Amino acid sequence: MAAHPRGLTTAEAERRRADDGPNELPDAASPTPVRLLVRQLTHLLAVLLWVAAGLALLAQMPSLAIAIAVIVVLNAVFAFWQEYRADRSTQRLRALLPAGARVVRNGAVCTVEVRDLVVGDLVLLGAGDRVGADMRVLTSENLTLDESLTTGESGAVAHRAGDTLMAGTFVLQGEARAEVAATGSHTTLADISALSATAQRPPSPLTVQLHRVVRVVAIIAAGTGVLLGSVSVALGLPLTEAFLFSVGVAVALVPEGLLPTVTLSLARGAQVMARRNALIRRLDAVETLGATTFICTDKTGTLTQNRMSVVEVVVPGTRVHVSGTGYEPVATFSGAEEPVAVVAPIAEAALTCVTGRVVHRTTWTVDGDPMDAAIHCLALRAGHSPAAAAVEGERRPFTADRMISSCLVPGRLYVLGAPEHVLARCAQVAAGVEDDLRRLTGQGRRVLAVASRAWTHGWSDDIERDLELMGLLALQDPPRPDVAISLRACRDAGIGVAMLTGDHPRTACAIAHEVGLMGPDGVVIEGSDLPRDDAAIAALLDNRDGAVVARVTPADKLRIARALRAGGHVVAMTGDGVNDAPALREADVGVAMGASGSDVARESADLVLLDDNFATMVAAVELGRATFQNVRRFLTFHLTDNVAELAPFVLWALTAGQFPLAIGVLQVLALDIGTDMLPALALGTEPPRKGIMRGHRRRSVIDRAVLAKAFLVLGATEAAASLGAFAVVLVRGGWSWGATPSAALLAHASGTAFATIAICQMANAVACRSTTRPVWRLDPRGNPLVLVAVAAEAALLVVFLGVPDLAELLGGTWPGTLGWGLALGGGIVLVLVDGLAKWRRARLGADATGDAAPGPIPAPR
Ligand SMILES: Nc1ncnc2c1ncn2[C@@H]1O[C@H](COP(=O)(O)OP(=O)(O)OP(=O)(O)O)[C@@H](O)[C@H]1O
Repeated sequence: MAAHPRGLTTAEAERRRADDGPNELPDAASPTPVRLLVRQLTHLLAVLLWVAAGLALLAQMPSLAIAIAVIVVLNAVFAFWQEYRADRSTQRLRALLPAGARVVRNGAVCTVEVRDLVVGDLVLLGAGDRVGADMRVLTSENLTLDESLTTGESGAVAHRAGDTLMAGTFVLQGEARAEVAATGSHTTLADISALSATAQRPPSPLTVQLHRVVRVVAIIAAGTGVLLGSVSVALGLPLTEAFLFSVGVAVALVPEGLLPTVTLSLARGAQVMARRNALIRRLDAVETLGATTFICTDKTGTLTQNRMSVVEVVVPGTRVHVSGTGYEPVATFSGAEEPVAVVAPIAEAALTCVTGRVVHRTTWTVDGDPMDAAIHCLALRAGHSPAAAAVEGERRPFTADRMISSCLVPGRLYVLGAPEHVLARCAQVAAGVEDDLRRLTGQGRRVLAVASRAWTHGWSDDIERDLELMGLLALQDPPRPDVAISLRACRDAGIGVAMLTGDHPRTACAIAHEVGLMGPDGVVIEGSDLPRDDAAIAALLDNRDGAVVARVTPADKLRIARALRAGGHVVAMTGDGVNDAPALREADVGVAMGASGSDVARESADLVLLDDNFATMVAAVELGRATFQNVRRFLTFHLTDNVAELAPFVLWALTAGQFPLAIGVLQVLALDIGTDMLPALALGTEPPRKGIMRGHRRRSVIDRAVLAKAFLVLGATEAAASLGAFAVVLVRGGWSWGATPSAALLAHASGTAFATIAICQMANAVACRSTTRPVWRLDPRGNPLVLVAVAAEAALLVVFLGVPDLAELLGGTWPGTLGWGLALGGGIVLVLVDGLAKWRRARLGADATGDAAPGPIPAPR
């Protein structure tokens, strides 16, 4: 059944959609919530704890066994909840990705969501489009597809009328009309993805890094556990208890909650970004974005508004200025005696070569490319009838390698394109054209040349020569107003920016100056003149005064991304075209345009800018930095605790039991669950700082600064404070070195040590809010969640120590006045030590993370 040229009616399409369901792939086998929860209950560490609980049961200690089991379950539920939420929010973000298909319905072209395609729909395909369902080609022009996603074969595959296109492939070149043959689970893609559902994505660099950290800590913890277990056996502890002891120590020391907390924090970052029109497609790109040190951006639409209009027409010897707002049909032509007579033929000629059209005049709504619409608008202003049917002619669409588009109408060939490429195909060029070209490009105009020749035969490869130049069209595209501020922010942040554009070098240079991308000593180079050597490319572009690469090809972009990365940069690169996909994948963060980009680019990107705006990308970098800092904040917080928890065991082992064990395994677990989790989450919501874009950024989440602060400064202080408080209570109770304290005295002192660590962690939670400001200079309203978390911690502490049965089970009783005084003193000491460390670092100028006064980042307009 051949498709009707008017397409389906809306009613018919709706009926078919109701019958067949939406055009969606059956849900990929993402793990069910139950599966996720089971995974959290059965990972290695959890299994170790289960074994410990089992041993406790065998050793006739049922309350201990239950306590351990409760802790494992609590921990697992918590981790599951975080992972589940992160997963859900990523799914929601994915649903925001624009996915439209151009179809003919009721005789008119319209864009529908891909999920609304139905069998029998008449679809229009162009370069860069994703094929949204299996479809049969009705008519095609130069149609080639990238089928690598479905067949695994790279390279372009040509298709013609009668062929079937598979859902999931991309149009590389050419145009086609096709009829949908199968949708949703009936497509070939559905079979393939059912096969590949088990194949998992490789883990991201951040995940790898964090897993390494957790593994190293786990190995240290296990080692310590074994060592302490052996020591306790040597000291005469029964074997089961010793084993329990070592497993407990090992598990207590491992930061189990770390990975899910990081994931959730990244998901939060991604959500905030989505609200600012920046859509993240891979969670860890949030972190990478924050680490960006070089941005390669294109020009049209990103730095400029993509609202093009023809402002001057030059026909050899005559210049006509065009003024008028938007796509309004009324315009003033000036500069020639009969300007309309000058403009009309060249506008009509150019119009034959392009397909985009003005849809709505006052809102700048276009169907297709805004540049095409500008030409359409010019023709309308020069008298072209809005109702005129499309010219019957054979078109050769624009490609980046030829830089021209052409159209053969009966008796005549028209060519439109980049001036140097059109002029090179002209038989002769009138004097003065080059001067006009120089003048117009110098003003930042995009210039197109229009030429033609008489031709009565059909197409052959070499007919676009011996042309006669009709004239030049100069297009204006105003810069986006908020770009200048964002570029300044990049400069402050030490982020390099280069403009990579297909436009003329002088046009690009003028715009770069206008938006403030380039200073007086900036570099301008054409893609074909780039040095051969990668290191030389990186050195050339890494220019403080900005860089412009004009007449750039997708292959140049790929080389630039590679060269900058080899030069040590973390590169964000924008791309919108069909051939930009490799460069987007090569860059650390590929950025595609949501409004104007092609489907191919979007599917290869890590970040999609829904509003195509450069300022949005810079805002995303700021948010990335903020998220990164928050991850570091709660890492510092988490690791500090571990030192304080480990120290009593080490001291006990080193003194061969002469110094009693200050806290027990269950207390450690209670601290981990009770005190660590909530503040860590709250720290993940710390709002970004005003100065966050100032200064360079470190590249690793865990580095020496984090480790030194957590282990040597805060951790050591906390350990000393709790052990000190423990010793004071013991000594005041009559204990002397080497003696065994009474059970009541030990429980009392242990309760004090426990309270000291918990209170120190409360102070630590507040201290970790900033890397530069001491606690007393932080605005408590800056992050109320931290206060809530601290209050919750305090309440839990009172429960742990105040409920007699629980206190007895954990091994520490209510501290009393002296104990509480010592615990509070510990918290104050931690705040002072933290303040001193920050003051010292500020004096040494070691940290330039810009962690200054809190304040929101201005959202791009
Ligand atoms: N449809 C077309 N027909 C003819 N010539 C075109 C067409 N589109 C673009 N050109 C010419 O090719 C040049 C490069 O255009 P292209 O679209 O590749 O640039 P780009 O890389 O998208 O630019 P930008 O960085 O500004 O987004 C333009 O300056 C113009 O002279």
